[in-house]
Amino acid sequence: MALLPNDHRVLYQAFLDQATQDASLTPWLAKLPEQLANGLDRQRHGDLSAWEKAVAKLPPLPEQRRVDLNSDTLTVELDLTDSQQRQCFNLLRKLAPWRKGPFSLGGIEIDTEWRSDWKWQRVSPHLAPLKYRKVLDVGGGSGYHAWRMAGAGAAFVLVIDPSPRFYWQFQAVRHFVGNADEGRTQFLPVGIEDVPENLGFFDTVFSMGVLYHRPSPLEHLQQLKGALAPGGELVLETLVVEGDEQTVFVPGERYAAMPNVYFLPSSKALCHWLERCGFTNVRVVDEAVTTLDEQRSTEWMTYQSLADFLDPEDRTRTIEGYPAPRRAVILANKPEASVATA
Ligand SMILES: Nc1ncnc2c1ncn2[C@@H]1O[C@H](C[S@+](CC[C@H]([NH3+])C(=O)[O-])CC(=O)[O-])[C@@H](O)[C@H]1O
Repeated sequence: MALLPNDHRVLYQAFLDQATQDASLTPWLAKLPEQLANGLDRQRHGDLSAWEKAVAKLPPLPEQRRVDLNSDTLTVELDLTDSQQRQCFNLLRKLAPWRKGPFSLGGIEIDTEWRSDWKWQRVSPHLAPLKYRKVLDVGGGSGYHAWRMAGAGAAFVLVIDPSPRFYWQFQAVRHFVGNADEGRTQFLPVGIEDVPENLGFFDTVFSMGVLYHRPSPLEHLQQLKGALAPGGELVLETLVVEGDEQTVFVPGERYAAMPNVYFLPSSKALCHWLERCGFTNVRVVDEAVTTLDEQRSTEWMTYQSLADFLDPEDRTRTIEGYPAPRRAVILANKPEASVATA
């Protein structure tokens, strides 16, 4: 603790306040200071101090506000003067591209690249109720889904995502949300590899949009299982292909222009993997092709998006000639008494 710079100390303390009573977190707490120092290392992340400054410059906001974490557009209503609103708009723009949302913050409408609310609509009806649960959102992006989880009554929601831009987007939204969630939503700028093995702490673990980026998908599933408490629920959302239990597709250097895409199983194959990893009660609750309305360029994400990554002559193919993005949502449980697996 003594070596922590001030801002890391605040982060660490927030985490500690929520979770310190549970001995299963002790191995993580010991490593956390160093992980945070790496995650927010100004030398390594070029734009980090610009993002940090933008968030620090957001003006103090009136206490009186109406926060709705349960609406599709995550909304904070408050009275801002025109000049305050302009100032906030310009500072929030400095954190662009905004990929995951949408948000409405003091009348500023952040129309993000993704309609993340649509994913939430596909996922949320199937979940074990989040009320009072401790939740981990692995690769949670800007934190949009985490706020929705807090809105659904979770006791503690932890986002881990190594992207410092997403970390500062989360802190910007936190500035508007204030204490409306009673501090139940937290973000650590670390990756899944930084979570100590077999924590056995979280009641629900989400991994959405992450598995296909992992070169060792079974190891990822084991890591997620290790983070879950016995009986806990895994929510896995990832790119899939059509096919049977043995179908797995590994693209070349790029898939829909994305680098670092490795394994795209069929949803049946993914269920098989989950069972091999010792999960029970494995079930596919949704499978759908991603539409051009769900992922698109906006004023807040002006770069190319899905429409540019599909074959203009045949929208069922990517520009590389592969099947267009299709995503499945799969739920599974960690057994009450954990079964040893290979
Ligand atoms: N090692 C890692 N550990 C954890 N996260 C990582 C790692 N590497 C990258 N990420 C993060 O994983 C996220 C994947 S996006 C899904 C966002 C959200 N969940 C969504 O479902 O919309 C993909 C998509 O757009 O589908 C990014 O935020 C990365 O920074």
